[in-house]
Amino acid sequence: MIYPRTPVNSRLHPILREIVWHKKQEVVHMHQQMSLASLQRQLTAAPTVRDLLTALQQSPYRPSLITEVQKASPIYGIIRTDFDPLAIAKAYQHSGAACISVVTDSSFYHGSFENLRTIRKSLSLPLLCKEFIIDPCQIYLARAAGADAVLLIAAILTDRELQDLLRIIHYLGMNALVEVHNLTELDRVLKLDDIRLVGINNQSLEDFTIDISTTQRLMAARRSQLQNLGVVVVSESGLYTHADLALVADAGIHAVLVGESLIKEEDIEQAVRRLIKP
Ligand SMILES: O=C(O)c1ccccc1NCC(=O)[C@H](O)[C@H](O)COP(=O)(O)O
Repeated sequence: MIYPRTPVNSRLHPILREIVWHKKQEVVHMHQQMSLASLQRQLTAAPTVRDLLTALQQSPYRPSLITEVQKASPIYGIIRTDFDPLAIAKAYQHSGAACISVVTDSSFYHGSFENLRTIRKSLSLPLLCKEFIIDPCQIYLARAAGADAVLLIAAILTDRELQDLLRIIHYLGMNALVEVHNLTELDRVLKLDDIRLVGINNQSLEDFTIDISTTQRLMAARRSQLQNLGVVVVSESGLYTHADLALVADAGIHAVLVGESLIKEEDIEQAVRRLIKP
């Protein structure tokens, strides 16, 4: 049975609505190809889950760093032509990243679950599967490929869907990075049971503009509530320099997620060190 869901918010950018529409077709196809039971069976052979939340909390750097393996995006096009996902992930691990985010969407971001599997085989850091999750079968697929955490995007899921998917993720021993873009979404997410890790994405899903003051605004409004609940907060997108990291750290976040600015660099290890050390 396909997971029930409501229509996608019409204020979202047409590209995002197209991505979600496409994702629904992928999920339908996946359900035709394999049963949930067979996917669940694959989990028995999956590598043990690594604790992404603890890795973020125990990193020697503040904010701790999630780096992203991403070849392309619908906005930037191809970010790096000589894209070697494993070499990039190794450079991240050697230079101080606490965790690695691997984009798996193939149609719009040129990612793959194969990249996730390959990176998992060679690296010890916890891995986040960066995907447009709308159905439990994608979570099982991510876990089978070695993911330790998955992204849930509040803008494309109802409260009920968020809660159900979160329960499945926690049941599997994984973490969920629950991503919000505005205060309305943050308030929805703060009402979920057992919310542990929240991402504030500085890139609007309505027009794709980036504004890192989004993190500052949302933290100013809900910092004490987030603290009281013990939620770990990640600031995502549009972070380029150590000064940018210091700005969002001052707002009270624990970690940052950085992609494009590092992927583009000739010497990725050096770029990571520049970013995390003053
Ligand atoms: O967050 C999403 O909506 C998303 C889901 C799946 C693949 C990519 C996605 N968005 C891209 C990003 O959010 C950024 O790549 C990430 O936050 C890093 O930002 P940047 O450093 O600006 O590349």
